[in-house]
Amino acid sequence: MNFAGILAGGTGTRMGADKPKQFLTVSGTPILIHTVAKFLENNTFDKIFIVITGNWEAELNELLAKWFSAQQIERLAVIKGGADRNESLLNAVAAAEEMFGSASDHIMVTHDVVRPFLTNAIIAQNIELASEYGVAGTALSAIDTIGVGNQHSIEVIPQRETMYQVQTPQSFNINKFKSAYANLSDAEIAGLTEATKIFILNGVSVPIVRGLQQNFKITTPFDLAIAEAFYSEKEE
Ligand SMILES: C[C@](O)(CO)[C@H](O)COP(=O)(O)O
Repeated sequence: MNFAGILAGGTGTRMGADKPKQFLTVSGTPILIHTVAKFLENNTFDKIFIVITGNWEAELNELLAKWFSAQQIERLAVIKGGADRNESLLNAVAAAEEMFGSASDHIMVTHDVVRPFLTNAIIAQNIELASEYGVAGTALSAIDTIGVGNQHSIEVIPQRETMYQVQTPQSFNINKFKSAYANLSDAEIAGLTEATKIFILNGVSVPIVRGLQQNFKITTPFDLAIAEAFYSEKEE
């Protein structure tokens, strides 16, 4: 079975708004609704889990009821996130197994709720590669040259051809994810900012699904303006 885990628990500090950025509106529609709609378009998902934290569950449910039909809402499950991204991922996996039991071929496609411009092709390739290799990650070849350094100076300029900007979806076989996660030390878990490193730390290479510039993460007021411009261009 295929599941989606939409991570909607961010607090949005870098946006500086009075509510988490996923609740902000772009082109008249909340960002989280744009993203959930993209997943609902895709009939491959047996359940789409929306992972929410804080006191935002009631507002989320209200929005879902306003924007989607009862039939669409039946394909969704709102679940509580954990203290951080890792715990939220684990909660999505646990919810899928609680509802549908465990199986060797369950795939979970995880996605940042604030990347509403993903495409069906990216989702399809994630499922295809994760089914074949156990894991898949969406990534964009670095456009800028990337420097590595400390707070004061850049110490290394790696070859740009080897650099990627990591995006989501990130997808995995649920059983393989659980085994890989169980092998990590507390320090490794604390250093995670995304899901595919869980496999990399276990010595597994992550097949790449080619990302798109448009699949950017709406994080700052500047990103919000770009997203607005992108939608108005599409509507013209
Ligand atoms: C997973 C991710 O989108 C890859 O770029 C990113 O690490 C998420 O970061 P956030 O701070 O949780 O938005």
